[in-house]
Amino acid sequence: MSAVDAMTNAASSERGDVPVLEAVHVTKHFAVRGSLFRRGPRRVVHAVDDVSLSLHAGRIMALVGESGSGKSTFARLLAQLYPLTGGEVRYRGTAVRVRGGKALRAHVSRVQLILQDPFGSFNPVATIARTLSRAVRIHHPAKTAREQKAVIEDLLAQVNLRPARQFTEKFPHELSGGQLQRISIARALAANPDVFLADEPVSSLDVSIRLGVLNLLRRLVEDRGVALLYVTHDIASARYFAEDTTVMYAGQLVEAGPSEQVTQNAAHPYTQLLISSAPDPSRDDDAAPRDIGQPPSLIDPPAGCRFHPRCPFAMERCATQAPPRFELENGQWANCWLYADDAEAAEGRAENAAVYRRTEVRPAGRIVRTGPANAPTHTTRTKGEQQ
Ligand SMILES: Nc1ncnc2c1ncn2[C@@H]1O[C@H](COP(=O)(O)OP(=O)(O)OP(=O)(O)O)[C@@H](O)[C@H]1O
Repeated sequence: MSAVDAMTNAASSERGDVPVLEAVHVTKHFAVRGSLFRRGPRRVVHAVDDVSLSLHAGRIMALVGESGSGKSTFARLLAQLYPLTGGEVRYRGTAVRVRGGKALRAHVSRVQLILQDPFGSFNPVATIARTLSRAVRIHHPAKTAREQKAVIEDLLAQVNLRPARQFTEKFPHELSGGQLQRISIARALAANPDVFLADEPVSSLDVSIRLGVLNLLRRLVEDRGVALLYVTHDIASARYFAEDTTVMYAGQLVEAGPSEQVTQNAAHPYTQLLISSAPDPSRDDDAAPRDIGQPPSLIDPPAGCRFHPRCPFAMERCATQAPPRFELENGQWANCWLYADDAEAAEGRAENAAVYRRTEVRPAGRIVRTGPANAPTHTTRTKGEQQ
């Protein structure tokens, strides 16, 4: 058993439960189009590299990162929509190997994906009743037509769309984005899943209705005990919505821990950058957007720490050696050489603490600066292995 597996298992047994869904060293490389006929080595996009993460019943885990960091690909790997290049997905401790047919149907009914754009995930010429009946027929084939109708009414009630008849005969374009996202959640509920993978579930919605949809998801997690992966680029929403937050950069995880800890005392310079660049209407300098640099090419990612070309605190080793996982306080960890136990790293940490202004992350992306950081305390042990 690797050190990461040992830590994951230790965390689970501390909580006294086996994860409902687990990624263990999951990797996905996409072949670059045309590279089949090129001379030289086959080129691939390193969309997800060696990612391990656990989802637990009744808990929300946020997966945060910039566009292109691999979040959606990772969610789809958990849903088994793509074959893995490496690693394993486990459902209640057992490896899932799905190649279509019955096994895929079983996995899909346990693990439901909710997508960002509800309009894109509905047949525009089918009424809501028709779309929902299809889902109900698949997952409740033994029920009579009358029973299936009752299931549809119950599903709509669960997502607060009452009375059902106001919605069932409508077409997708006749509903608002928020109503349609609720219906896509109802459709996912038809399968009676254990896990929701919500990929940016509110980012295409009006700011005013986002909170309602997030509250609905939270209630479903609490009432039904499902595990939820909340994929988002909005780190501010992670603090209020998710118990735990994991940060992804260029296909790899860089930091994780309780959301309060990760958002209020970010350890990795990338997480700090995400927080500093979150929109803040009260900040004067928001008028002139800062240049925060670009994520690297995932075809040829940087050696060492993938963030080092953008990192103001990069040391020499960051360009050549991938940082291991360093355990910090309160369940937080970071893959960053700043937390190594040596004089150069201590100097880097002191500089980071002086430069990085501690932030108060507020809902709806509001960030309030509250003064210099207390750099996260580091422990001298390196747990886990290189990512
Ligand atoms: N089917 C595919 N074939 C080739 N490359 C892909 C494929 N899907 C994703 N990628 C690449 O994988 C990388 C990660 O993409 P992904 O969509 O997972 O990131 P993301 O963090 O979800 O971004 P966004 O928030 O914009 O959706 C990107 O470089 C993307 O171009």
